[in-house]
Amino acid sequence: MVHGSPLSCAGVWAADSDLRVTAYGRQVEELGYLTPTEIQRQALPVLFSGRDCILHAQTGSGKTLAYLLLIYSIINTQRSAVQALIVVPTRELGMQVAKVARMLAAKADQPEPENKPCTIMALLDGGTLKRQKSWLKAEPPTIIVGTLGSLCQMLEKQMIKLESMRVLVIDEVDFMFNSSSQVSSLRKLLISYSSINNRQTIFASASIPQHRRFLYDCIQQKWTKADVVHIHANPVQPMPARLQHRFLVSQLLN
Ligand SMILES: Nc1ncnc2c1ncn2[C@@H]1O[C@H](COP(=O)(O)OP(=O)(O)OP(=O)(O)O)[C@@H](O)[C@H]1O
Repeated sequence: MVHGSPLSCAGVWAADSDLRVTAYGRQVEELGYLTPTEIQRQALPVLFSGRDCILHAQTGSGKTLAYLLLIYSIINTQRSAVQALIVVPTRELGMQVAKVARMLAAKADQPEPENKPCTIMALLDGGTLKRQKSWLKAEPPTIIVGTLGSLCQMLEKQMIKLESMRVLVIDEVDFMFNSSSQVSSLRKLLISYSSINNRQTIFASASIPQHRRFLYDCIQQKWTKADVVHIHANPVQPMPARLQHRFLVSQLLN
């Protein structure tokens, strides 16, 4: 745990000696997260051990909270640098992620008066980015949630520096690799920052059709470290054999 991190170790789910998530922190409970979901139970010990991860679990299973808890356990708000970058495919998803990130930051331990708060910038396509540009000129935010178009624009203008980035998250990675407008920028981003030491990389997706191939590419292309872990929680269960479907046809009589 780095000094100045807004969520203290006691404030997030801790892992016991079996590396199973067992205890729940006050702030996480206050947000209504009383027990970890399956993906969180499996992923948090791996994420907290510092390994790169592919979080593969259905929509709404809690992947966002899993990677945000990692981010809050690592960042040091005393450092004036972008320390976590979350790349999302759409403005809507970006707004949702930024909202949860801000909620967690607001619930964090009250900082000492001299400590700086965690700042979260949403850098999303579809706006003028005027406010973000002035903010970036003044100082870097701690966390950026961005879509590729806006991010690349700011990176090309050198308004963002990612050398101090500790966590890189690519959310809905399957969607981005299948989008002809996003795939080349994503590859470029992944290659550009593969050399940053000390960086943890997380891919999240509800579906990764060829996950073995994807894992191979991650290692070959150095998008992740070689010991990257693929965590697949809640795979779709086959329909129970005894389940029967029936249709009820009702007639409306006037
Ligand atoms: N441990 C938990 N306990 C209760 N609710 C949770 C927990 N973790 C996440 N949630 C809630 O479940 C909902 C879905 O979570 P989240 O957005 O993290 O899922 P996701 O897997 O990232 O979904 P998507 O694939 O759509 O991005 C959110 O409303 C979130 O607040």
